[in-house]
Amino acid sequence: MDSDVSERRFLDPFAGKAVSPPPVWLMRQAGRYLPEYRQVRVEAGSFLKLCYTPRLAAEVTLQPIRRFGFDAAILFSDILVVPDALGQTVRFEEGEGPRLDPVQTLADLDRLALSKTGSKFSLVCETVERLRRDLPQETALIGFCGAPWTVATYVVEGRGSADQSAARHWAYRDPDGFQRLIALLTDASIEYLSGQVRAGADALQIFDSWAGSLADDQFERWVIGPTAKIVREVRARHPGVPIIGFPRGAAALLEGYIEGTSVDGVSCDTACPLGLMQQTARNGQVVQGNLDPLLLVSGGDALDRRVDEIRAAMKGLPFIFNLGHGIVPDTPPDNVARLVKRLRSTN
Ligand SMILES: Cc1c2[nH]c(c1CCC(=O)O)Cc1[nH]c(c(CCC(=O)O)c1C)Cc1[nH]c(c(CCC(=O)O)c1C)Cc1[nH]c(c(C)c1CCC(=O)O)C2
Repeated sequence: MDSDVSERRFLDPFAGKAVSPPPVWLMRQAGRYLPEYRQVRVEAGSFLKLCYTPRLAAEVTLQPIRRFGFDAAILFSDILVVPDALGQTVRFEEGEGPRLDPVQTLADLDRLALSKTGSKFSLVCETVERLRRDLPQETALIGFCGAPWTVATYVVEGRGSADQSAARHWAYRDPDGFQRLIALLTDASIEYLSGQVRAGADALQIFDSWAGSLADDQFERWVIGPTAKIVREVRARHPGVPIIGFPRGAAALLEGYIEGTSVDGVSCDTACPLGLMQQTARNGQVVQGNLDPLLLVSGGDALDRRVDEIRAAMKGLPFIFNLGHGIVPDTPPDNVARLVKRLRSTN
């Protein structure tokens, strides 16, 4: 692992240092809005092939760093690599999103196994190793996984859904059976994240994109519990590596999430009020967020104004500038350049 991490300003907020201007990276900063990504994507053939080809996955991770000079790169992979590695069939249909053979019974679940994950996880770790070698010294590298609850919604439903009802039903109907699925995803995520840190990741993010669809008692059991376990186990193996949680849509439960999981930072979604972000950061928590990805599509003066507003609200606090959710494909790359320039234009 690289020893000289001191010059990576992305890590400063986690060491209690206020940084001005704040460090910046954007969720989905690698992806289809970049023509050079689309070219590599065609070369790879399938999306999962891209994730499992270290040379190409590293290349698309580096593309936004070359263009925009973000303070952190995020490993190019996907949250659905975990069920794929466990033995579930996962496909990405062009323009339709992910398709998985749904796991809906204990017999389906028994076909998945932690013992199968080795070869695919090691390809992702090889990408991380390459990246730590090829990234600029000052750029931090973020590894990631999906939170067990969010990954489970895809595993059970077999695709993205509006209300995550298949997973929510299973959790009510047969909590013990559903717990087995969550436990398997939790254990796999611990292995996956630990491997990424061993390979050179400087920080980790746990994406819980569907955290907001659960009743509060269910949130406690399926979001907080498993996330707390991942944080505990990864931290025991790799003390000092910051872990950021992204419980999207759960601003009302943010305090309980932070306390219950003991994450080092929280990524706030677009609907999270700036006042709550300030309050959270004043309590010493690192906060990340939360520009609306659609404002990055429309751009112009309105983009500048909102960038200034978020930055001013979080000034002097442990803050990392980001979006409230991922970049969308029709984002003009020039608007991303404009955002970074605006953010860095003054101290
Ligand atoms: C829910 C989720 C997924 N994947 C992810 C989440 C959590 C964050 C979120 O809520 O957006 C996370 C993810 N997916 C991807 C990354 C790579 C790193 C980065 O942020 O730059 C990360 C961190 C690449 C990707 N993952 C995917 C793409 C686009 C596919 C392509 O290039 O063909 C990329 C760049 C595909 C994907 N992957 C997933 C879906 C639903 C889709 C289809 C939707 C879409 O097409 O945008 C599952």
